[in-house]
Amino acid sequence: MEVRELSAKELTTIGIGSSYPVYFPENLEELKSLLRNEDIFIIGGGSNTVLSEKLNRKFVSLRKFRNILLEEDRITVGAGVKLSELLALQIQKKFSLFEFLAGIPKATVGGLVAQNAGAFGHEIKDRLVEVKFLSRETLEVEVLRDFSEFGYRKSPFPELGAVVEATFKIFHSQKVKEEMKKFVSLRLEKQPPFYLRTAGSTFKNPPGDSAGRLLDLAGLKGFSVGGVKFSEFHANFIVNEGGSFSEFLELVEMGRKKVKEKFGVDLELEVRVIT
Ligand SMILES: NC(=O)C1=CN([C@@H]2O[C@H](COP(=O)(O)OP(=O)(O)OC[C@H]3O[C@@H](n4cnc5c(N)ncnc54)[C@H](OP(=O)(O)O)[C@@H]3O)[C@@H](O)[C@H]2O)C=CC1
Ligand SMILES: C=C(O[C@H]1[C@H](O)[C@@H](CO)O[C@H](OP(=O)(O)OP(=O)(O)OC[C@H]2O[C@@H](n3ccc(=O)[nH]c3=O)[C@H](O)[C@@H]2O)[C@@H]1NC(C)=O)C(=O)O
Repeated sequence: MEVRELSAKELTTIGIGSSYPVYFPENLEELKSLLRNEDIFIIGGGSNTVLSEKLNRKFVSLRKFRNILLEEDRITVGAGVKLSELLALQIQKKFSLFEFLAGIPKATVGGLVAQNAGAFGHEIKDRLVEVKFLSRETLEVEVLRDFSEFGYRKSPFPELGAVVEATFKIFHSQKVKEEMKKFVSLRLEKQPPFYLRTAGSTFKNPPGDSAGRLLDLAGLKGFSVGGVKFSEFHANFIVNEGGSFSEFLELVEMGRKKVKEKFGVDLELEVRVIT
C-alpha cells in the first residue's frame, strides 16, 4: 500500500500543522486492515479539517476510490472523487446535483457525505439514495438507506465507518453551468476569496442566528492572534497567514468568549479539529 508523508499544506485547505504519514488503500481489503486500528483519521479533501502539529496519528486517504457510474436518474461515485470532478461532469453531461456547493475548494465525496455538507438551503442528504461504507464494528461493507440521523452538518460518519461509495439522485438540467456560476458569485459576495487559506465556517450557526453575524458584532472581524485571523470578508472564516495550531485555538477561544459575553450564546465548532 502506498504511504506518503504529506504536509498540512498538502492535506488541508487551511494548511496549519506539520507533516504526517498518509496511507492510500487501493481496495477494501487494504482499507479493512487500516480500520482495524482505531487510531486512524480519514482525510478527504481536508477543506473542513484543522490539524495539531503534534499529532501522532495515521491518516487514511480514499483518493484511490475513484469509481463513477452514471445512469439515467442516478450517479454512483467513490469516496475519493473530488467535488470539482463531479461538477465538471455535471456540466459535460448536463445534470443537476451539487451546483449549490460549487466553490468549495477541495472537497471529496466522502467528506461531503460525512458532514452532510450544505449551502444555500440545500444539503447532501436531499440527494442521497444510498451510502456504501466499511463498518468499524463489523469490518464488513454495509449499505445505509435511512438518512434520519443526518442533520445540520452531521451524519453517523466517520464514527460508523468509512464511506467508500455513495449514490445520488440526479436530474437532467440545461442550465447547470449557469446555476453553478450563480452559486459561486453568491459565495464570493460574502465569503473570502478561494485562494486564501481557510477551513470554511469555523463555528456552526446557533439556532435561528448566524455565527458570522455574532462574531462580527462582537468586533472580531480582522482580529488576529499571531498568523491567524478572523476574515475581514466574513467573521466566521479563520484565515491562516502562517499561524500555528495553538494560535488557531487561542483565536477560537477568543471568538467563543466574546460571543458568550456579549450575547450569552455558546458557539459550537463546525470545523473538525484533530488533536
Ligand atoms: N458549505 C460550505 O460552504 C463549505 C463546506 N465545507 C465542508 O467541507 C467538507 C468537504 O469535504 P472534505 O474536504 O473532503 O472533508 P475533510 O477531509 O475535511 O473531512 C471532513 C470530515 O469528513 C470525514 N470523512 C472524510 N472522508 C470520509 C470517508 N470516506 N468516510 C467517512 N468519513 C469521512 C472526516 O473524518 P475524520 O474525522 O476521521 O478525519 C472528517 O470528519 C464538507 O463536508 C463541507 O461541510 C467546506 C468549505 C465550505
Ligand atoms: C461556509 C460554510 O457554509 C456556509 C454556507 O456556505 C452559507 C451559504 O449557504 O451559509 C452559511 O453561512 P452563513 O450563515 O454565515 O451565511 P451568510 O449569508 O454569509 O451570513 C448570514 C448573515 O450573517 C451576516 N454576517 C455574516 C458575516 C459577517 O462577518 N457579518 C455579518 O453580519 C450576513 O450579512 C448575513 O445576514 C454556512 N455556514 C454555516 C456555519 O452553516 C461551511 O459549511 O463551511
